Amino acid sequence: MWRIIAAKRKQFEGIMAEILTSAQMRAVERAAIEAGRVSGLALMERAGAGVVAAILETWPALAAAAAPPCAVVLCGPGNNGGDGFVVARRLAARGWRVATYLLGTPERLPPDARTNAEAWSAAPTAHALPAAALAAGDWTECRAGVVIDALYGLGFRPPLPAAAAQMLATAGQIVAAHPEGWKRVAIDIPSGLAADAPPQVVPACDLVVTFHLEKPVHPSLRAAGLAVTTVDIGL
Ligand SMILES: NC(=O)C1=CN([C@@H]2O[C@H](COP(=O)(O)OP(=O)(O)OC[C@H]3O[C@@H](n4cnc5c(N)ncnc54)[C@H](O)[C@@H]3O)[C@@H](O)[C@H]2O)[C@H](O)CC1
Ligand SMILES: [K+]
Repeated sequence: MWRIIAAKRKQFEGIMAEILTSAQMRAVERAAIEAGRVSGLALMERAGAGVVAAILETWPALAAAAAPPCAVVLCGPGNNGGDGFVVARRLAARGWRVATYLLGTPERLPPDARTNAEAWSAAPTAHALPAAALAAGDWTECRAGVVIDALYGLGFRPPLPAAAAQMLATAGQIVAAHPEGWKRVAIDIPSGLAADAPPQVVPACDLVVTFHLEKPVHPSLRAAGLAVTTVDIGL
């Protein structure tokens, strides 16, 4: 009897912790878009909104801070970067001091990401900067904030470009200046890790926000002590 119960529990846990590979995730997104149920742009907006909600739920004090918190958003050349621009726009609309640093050029972004890069740049308080400007940025005045890793997500293939590694290292120095006030957030997957395999190295990160269902990398990140949360984007 106990063996049956144990088997059923394992089956239940397997269903509840369903994992999608990156290819399966893309197929789900593609099917929803091709069926006309949703657009890629709407999925990106929901993803960015979900990241902002996860940040505010995880660190309510950030939203209640006397001085506006800061956000340093590292945007990559694809749709992970596009999510970053959505997050930037939404945090700036809440009064945060936000700057984005794009690895690449707006012209070479995929359509949904470019739309959001342009929407962000048009925001009245936008600081839309190139990656090279990150090292010169002075964030010491800002005692609380988040560094958002929107460099690479599902589309990443190792090795991590040196320029991206440098951006992550510089962002780590911003956090180190005020370790009690600054947090590191990775959109979908910490950049430098492949979605479909256990990580070789677990990067410093305070919150990983993924979408729809976890990918193979996420259980290993949680087992290594990282906080991983999954946002429903209506797929
Ligand atoms: N509708 C959607 O697709 C949604 C996607 N979401 C987010 O999109 C990313 C996946 O975006 P994608 O453009 O496919 O890839 P990445 O942004 O992860 O990568 C960018 C780009 O970088 C290139 N690249 C990959 N590895 C390397 C490398 N080692 N060196 C240099 N360049 C590299 C490659 O060409 C990639 O295209 C997903 O994670 C979500 O964050 C939305 O969340 C939902 C809607
Ligand atoms: K990322």
